[in-house]
Amino acid sequence: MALDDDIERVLWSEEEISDRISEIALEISEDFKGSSSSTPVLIGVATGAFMFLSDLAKKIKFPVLVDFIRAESYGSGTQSNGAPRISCDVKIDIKGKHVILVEDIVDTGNTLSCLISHLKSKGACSVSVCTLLDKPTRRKVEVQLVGEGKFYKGFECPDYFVVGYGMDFAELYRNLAYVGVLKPEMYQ
Ligand SMILES: O=P(O)(O)OC[C@H]1O[C@H](OP(=O)(O)OP(=O)(O)O)[C@H](O)[C@@H]1O
Ligand code: HPA
Ligand SMILES: [Mg+2]
Repeated sequence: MALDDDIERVLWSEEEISDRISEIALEISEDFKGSSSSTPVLIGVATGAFMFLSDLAKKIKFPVLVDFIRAESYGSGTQSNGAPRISCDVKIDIKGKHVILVEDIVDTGNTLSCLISHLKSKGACSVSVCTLLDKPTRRKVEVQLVGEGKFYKGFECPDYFVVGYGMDFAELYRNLAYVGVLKPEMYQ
């Protein structure tokens, strides 16, 4: 059975995502042009951000370090349990470094808040966030950046549980090249 068969509607196509990433990468490249003191670190939030991080990194026009961090709160369902757990930490020493946390989606904000506090406590001199999707209508916790950190976002996401381009439902659909909504029967 084809992966696409379970999708009811495409919200952002592969081409739309790629075009928007080019714009964000340009913005980031401009913003970090002057910060020669240390090489910025892109930290992808595993697993969801793997595809976005990879496409974004290729389009950034300065050297970056790359690492991953893992925080889990959704288990196999569609509701956050509100208490993310850092189950795998960064390998790079980020003390005094500019960090760009790369996310696939910011929903309640619980994951990011937990990660930002953690990276701040490790001595990052700034923490920015770059998320492909932002679902502000669902926010429960305000995202507080560190230092001169900025919030970059690809698209504002309506209040649907979305899949694809890294995002899963019960660990499936991450390998779709676009973002879409599943047929309702798939969520049951
Ligand atoms: O703003 P929040 O409500 O915290 O939700 C956003 C987070 O939830 C998802 O990750 P998840 O914890 O499901 O793990 P995954 O990345 O492995 O899919 C998504 O990738 C974000 O990291
Ligand atoms: O809409 C979503 N889809 C997949 N994972 C998520 N994690 C938070 N929101 C979502
Ligand atoms: Mg995630």
